[in-house]
Amino acid sequence: MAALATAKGVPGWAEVRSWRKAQRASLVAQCLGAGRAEREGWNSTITAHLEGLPALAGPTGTVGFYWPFKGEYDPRPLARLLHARGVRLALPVVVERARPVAFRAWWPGMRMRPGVWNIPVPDEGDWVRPEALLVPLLGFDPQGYRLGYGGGYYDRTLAAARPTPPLAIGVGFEVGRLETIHPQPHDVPMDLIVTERRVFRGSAPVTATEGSGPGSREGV
Ligand SMILES: Nc1nc2c(c(=O)[nH]1)N(C=O)[C@@H](CNc1ccc(C(=O)N[C@@H](CCC(=O)O)C(=O)O)cc1)CN2
Ligand SMILES: Nc1ncnc2c1ncn2[C@@H]1O[C@H](COP(=O)(O)OP(=O)(O)OP(=O)(O)O)[C@@H](O)[C@H]1O
Repeated sequence: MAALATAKGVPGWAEVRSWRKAQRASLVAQCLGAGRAEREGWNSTITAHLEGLPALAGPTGTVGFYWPFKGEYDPRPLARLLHARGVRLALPVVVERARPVAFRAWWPGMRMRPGVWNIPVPDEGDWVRPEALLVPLLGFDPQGYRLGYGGGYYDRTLAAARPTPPLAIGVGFEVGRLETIHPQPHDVPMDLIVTERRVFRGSAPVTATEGSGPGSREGV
């Protein structure tokens, strides 16, 4: 998909913001338009990629995931699998508007309640700090920058966790690949991005169907 036209040089935040708004709408439509069977295929391929990441091998550490919304990758099968491996899981909870999200422990069958946008959140359990975070991507670029739903919650959460932020693993579909999302100072890039096609760090493939290149990183 085309980047924002830059005839006048680097676009300002107002231009970028309205461009992102249009991109979000178009990406949601494209993703839902792909159809359920195709998305399910992408989902299971992404789960297989994630399952193999040493960072999620467990059994120590806490992995933050998310309850899927609209056409997002569904990380619930992965969460059940990691739970069975002894990995602790957590879900984001919007505790205050325009503030970082908090994470609450999740386990299969726990009590949940509807949160913002009716996304289910844990209604019991400890508040925790994940060491790794699955972050939903609506769009992403080769530098690892992401486009989400526009609340800025993940950017704020990763910024607030400095100097020891969790490993940010962006998950999304190849239809979300953009030339650039026109990163702004508040945007925090992902450490890894996983799609149905490959796992990459910036422009460097980690494990790729097209083979591992010089940028390949073993042991991530
Ligand atoms: N599945 C899933 N869970 C998630 C997220 C996500 O992207 N996916 N989030 C990732 O962030 C958080 C919730 N994200 C939210 C993002 C925006 C708004 C919101 O109120 N949006 C306003 C408009 C925002 C604006 O333009 O300023 C609205 O809808 O009116 C609420 C929650 C936590 N849980
Ligand atoms: N660390 C921060 N401190 C204050 N405001 C922030 C911070 N990070 C992001 N924001 C604000 O939040 C909004 C996020 O817009 P942006 O287009 O980056 O959202 P997004 O990354 O797609 O959303 P989300 O993370 O919710 O999926 C912007 O208005 C931005 O200024």
